[in-house]
Formats: sequence, structure tokens, C-alpha cells
Amino acid sequence: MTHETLVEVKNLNFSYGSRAILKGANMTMPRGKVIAIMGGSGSGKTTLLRLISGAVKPTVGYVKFDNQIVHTLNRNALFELRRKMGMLFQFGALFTDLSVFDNVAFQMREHTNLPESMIRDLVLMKLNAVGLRGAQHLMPVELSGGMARRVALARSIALDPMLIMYDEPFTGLDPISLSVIGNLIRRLTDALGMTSIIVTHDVQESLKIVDYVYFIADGVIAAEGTPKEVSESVIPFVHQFIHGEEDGPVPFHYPAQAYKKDLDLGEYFA
Ligand SMILES: Nc1ncnc2c1ncn2[C@@H]1O[C@H](COP(=O)(O)OP(=O)(O)OP(=O)(O)O)[C@@H](O)[C@H]1O
Repeated sequence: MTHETLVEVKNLNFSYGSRAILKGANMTMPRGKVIAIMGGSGSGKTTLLRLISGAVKPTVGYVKFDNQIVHTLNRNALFELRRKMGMLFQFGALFTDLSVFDNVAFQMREHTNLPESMIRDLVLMKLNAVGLRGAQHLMPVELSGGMARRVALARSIALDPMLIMYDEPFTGLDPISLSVIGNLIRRLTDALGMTSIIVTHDVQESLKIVDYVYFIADGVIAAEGTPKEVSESVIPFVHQFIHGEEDGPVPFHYPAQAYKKDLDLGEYFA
């Protein structure tokens, strides 16, 4: 049961205008697992998350979430489906005029008819899960970066989602907070039986906590495997990523005309 598929990505194609971003990506994400999506800048990782949530539609192929093909759902069905998904973006984007408690309670108040006494217990339970029950009365400005990220995490699990998608959850954190957030993602996934998808450039941190890694390159899944498999991979592209080498199959430079041509100011002085 725990290995049942929650998200299936099948022959996924997507373009922004005439620019093809995904060209036939295939992935299987089982329930209860933590999955990392890695790839060069602009390779389409965030776009993939948007396709999973139904924010944009594929040109060919599909995303199936909890046995439903996302892009075929009508507005109401999509709304229902999104309630089963939590999203955590880089800076957490807490409501600055609401306390920690009210930030976590927000979705419960918006989307359920639960009595306030039950919301209170649930909020405290979620804050306890991220170690911040004692910070319930603080305002977002009073939080450190790592604490804000944890409140955002508590908020994203407020409605007990089946899936949480994290876009760069580690960016800008000090090493201790980074490892706290990594371990929390793992622990919450296990404790709540969710599936977590992490888009990240923090290779070493994510390899410690994920079950499986997909690498996107040229619009397809160029490599995949368990952390052990990808760490030992001899595929040059994967090797470059895992070992943080600046240049390799993924070029350091964005494609450009010859440098000399850019620097040649002769035409301006002719
Ligand atoms: N709304 C949009 N309209 C047009 N092009 C877009 C749009 N959003 C993203 N793109 C382009 O699509 C490509 C993929 O973007 P995406 O954000 O999915 O990449 P990414 O892998 O998440 O990148 P990064 O790691 O740098 O965040 C990029 O080249 C980007 O410029």
C-alpha cells in the first residue's frame, strides 16, 4: 500500500510559446516517499511543479495525481485536488500581518467548517510538529529565516495534504537551519504518510533525506536513481551535479555569441 503511486508523469510535454521546456518526461512518485528533482537552471523544474498542481496544462502527455488526470479536471475538481497538495516556496511567503498561529490557522479557517476550539488544537499540533509551539504568538518579522521556513512548513501541512511540493526549501539558510528543515521534511513525510517532492540545488543536503532523485536535462529525465545510485553514477552530467563541478556537460555560460565579438567596440568608434 505504501508503494502505491501518488503522482505519475507520463510523456509530459510543455512549451512556453514556441519554446519547448519539457519534451517527454516520465516519472513515478510513490506514496510516502521523498523525491528530489534536480537539473540545471531553467531546465523546467518549477514548470514541472506547476504542471503537477494544474497551474499550466501539458501540450502532450499528462500528470496523474491520486488516480486523476490533472489537466482534464474542471475548475471545481481542480480546486478539490489542490486541497490535497501543499506547496512551500523558497521564502515561505507568510502573511506579515498575521501571527504565527493565525498563519497556520488561515487555510483551516478558509477551507473547513471546523470549530475554533478544534482549529486551535490542530494548529498547536502542527506547530509542535515543527518545534515552534512556543512561538505561536510571534509575528513573522520576529522570526529568523529558519523559523519562518518552519512556520511555512506547518502551514503547508495544515490540511493534511497527500503531497507537498517544495521549491528550493534550503535556499538562504545557514547550515544548521538547513539540516533542521531537511530532517523535518523527512520526519513529517514519514509521520503523516505524505509524499514530498523537493526541487533543489542543495545536492548534498537533499541526498541525506530523499528516497529517489530525478535529473531533468533537455526536457527529459536524463538520469534517476536512489541517492546511493546517483552518488556512484559515472554519467558525466550526474557526476557534475553531485560533485558540484562548475563546468561540464552543464555549461557555466548561457549560450552567447563569441566573447570577442561582444567586446569588440570597434564599430562604435568607426
Ligand atoms: N511564464 C513563463 N513564460 C515564459 N517562459 C517561462 C515562464 N516561466 C518560466 N519560463 C522559462 O522556462 C524555462 C524553465 O523555467 P523553470 O522556472 O521551470 O526552470 P527551473 O529549472 O525551475 O530553473 P531554476 O533552477 O533556475 O529555478 C526557463 O528558461 C524560463 O525562463
